[in-house]
Amino acid sequence: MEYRKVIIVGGGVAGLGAAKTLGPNVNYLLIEAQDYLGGRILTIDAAENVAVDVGAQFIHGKEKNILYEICEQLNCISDDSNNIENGVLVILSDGTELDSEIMQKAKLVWEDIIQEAQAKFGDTTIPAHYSLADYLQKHLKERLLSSLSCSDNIIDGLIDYFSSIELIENGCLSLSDLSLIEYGSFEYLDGEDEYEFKNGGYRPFISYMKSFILDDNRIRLNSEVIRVKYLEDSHQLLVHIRHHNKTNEEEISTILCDHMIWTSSLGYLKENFSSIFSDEIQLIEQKKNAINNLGFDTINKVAMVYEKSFWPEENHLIILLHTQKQKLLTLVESLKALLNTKETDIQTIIEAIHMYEVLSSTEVPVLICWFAGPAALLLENLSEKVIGQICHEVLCSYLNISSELNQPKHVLKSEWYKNRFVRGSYSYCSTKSRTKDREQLRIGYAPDGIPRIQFAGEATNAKFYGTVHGALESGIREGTELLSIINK
Ligand SMILES: Cc1cc2nc3c(=O)[nH]c(=O)nc-3n(C[C@H](O)[C@H](O)[C@H](O)COP(=O)(O)OP(=O)(O)OC[C@H]3O[C@@H](n4cnc5c(N)ncnc54)[C@H](O)[C@@H]3O)c2cc1C
Repeated sequence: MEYRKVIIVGGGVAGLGAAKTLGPNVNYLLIEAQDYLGGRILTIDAAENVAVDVGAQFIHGKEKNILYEICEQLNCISDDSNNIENGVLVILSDGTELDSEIMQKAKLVWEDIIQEAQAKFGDTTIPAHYSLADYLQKHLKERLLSSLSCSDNIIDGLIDYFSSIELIENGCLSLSDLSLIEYGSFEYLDGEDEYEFKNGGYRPFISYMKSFILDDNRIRLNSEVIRVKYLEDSHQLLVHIRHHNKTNEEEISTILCDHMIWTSSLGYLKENFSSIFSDEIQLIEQKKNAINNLGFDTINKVAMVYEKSFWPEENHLIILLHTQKQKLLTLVESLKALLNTKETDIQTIIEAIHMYEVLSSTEVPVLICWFAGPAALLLENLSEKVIGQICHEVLCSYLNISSELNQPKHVLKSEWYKNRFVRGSYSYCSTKSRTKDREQLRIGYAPDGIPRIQFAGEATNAKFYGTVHGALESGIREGTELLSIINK
């Protein structure tokens, strides 16, 4: 039977970080269920010279950010990143522009409230079930009303917009799922909040990480680890692998190893953990609460590639505030006739459209819409043509220009929930979870006193969960620990 000292499960950034750390002298095999390396980092060519990151897109923070350091060396970070605050256009339902001063003030109010919510981290006087939504409901509207002199409709539109950004940032289905006490557990690194990439997106970073795996025999793609059993006699792990080949035929193989670093997403663990480790009752007991309690839902993106831009040149972000219910209803009516799609689906999607981001990394005009909440799941069942058309028509209607002249040339959408090796976007602290759940998820399984199965991946990082740098750090962390065990 094939033998390896170490098996790394998952070729996302955590798995690649672990492989780089173990280095060429350790006999490891990296097993990846899909046909590419990168996992939730996936760069797709939407058109010629247009690379779109359908998963992770930004680098969050600079100081002490190992991801930033690598990408800076690779010279793949865009110089425009610092301009992220400029060129924002905010349009209301009647097509008028919101005064930028009002938007600035609203943003300051929002940021203050968010900081106050973050400061509640660990406050044991707050009931455990209290969510960010509870906190916002109590404070946000009142504070916006007292700081801004504008109509109730605009205030409601602003609340909708800020809430949707928060849903996207946290990857949760509803802000009622987001724990208030744990909300401040995520640590922001100094520097800009979001650094963008040059054209090519995350691709150079993934190539760089892969370059440390010198030998292709150390990577097995299209191979899913389906069962792991600890053998008491030999202190080894018996690993069952299902290989998917192009003809859709399945083949099962087994490998023995001494150690394993497991890096799959929390979404995958929620669905498969108890069957993969069904022989390891102790391990299941150790982790089942953490896996159940931590949150993992879906966000998705739609990218639209155009022949030429039709939005104001100087704007890189167009925000829509849905200030008139009637406008939404009219849009739903006209799209229903055009698209032959369920009215309620169209409405859910339109209500979730709050911004169009101009992709700065390419000369070709590309708009990106981010979706969270129920709309993110719903769009996975719509065709690219339909979802692209909805996004396009809504923008044209708000800009008050003809939608026919400037149809998108290509539309691309992500489907992170349908991907059964991921099942969502990234982890968050739900009202059922506590920070210690991440520690519980991380802790290694040591049936003979020596850690045999270690756990990495973004969800195991208590400070930087939900990010690429958090995932990378977790892989390096487990790789380093394993090296010290092997070298003892
Ligand atoms: C839409 C979206 C936008 C995002 N935006 C950002 C952003 O702008 N900035 C940021 O920092 N982060 C962002 N993230 C989060 C970031 O992408 C993730 O935190 C990070 O990539 C997770 O890496 P990972 O290695 O932990 O997990 P993954 O990337 O999920 O890697 C795990 C790998 O394991 C494989 N696998 C699973 N089960 C098995 C098995 N049984 N056998 C073999 N292989 C298996 C999977 O196929 C996968 O490739 C975003 C994510 C999404 C989905």
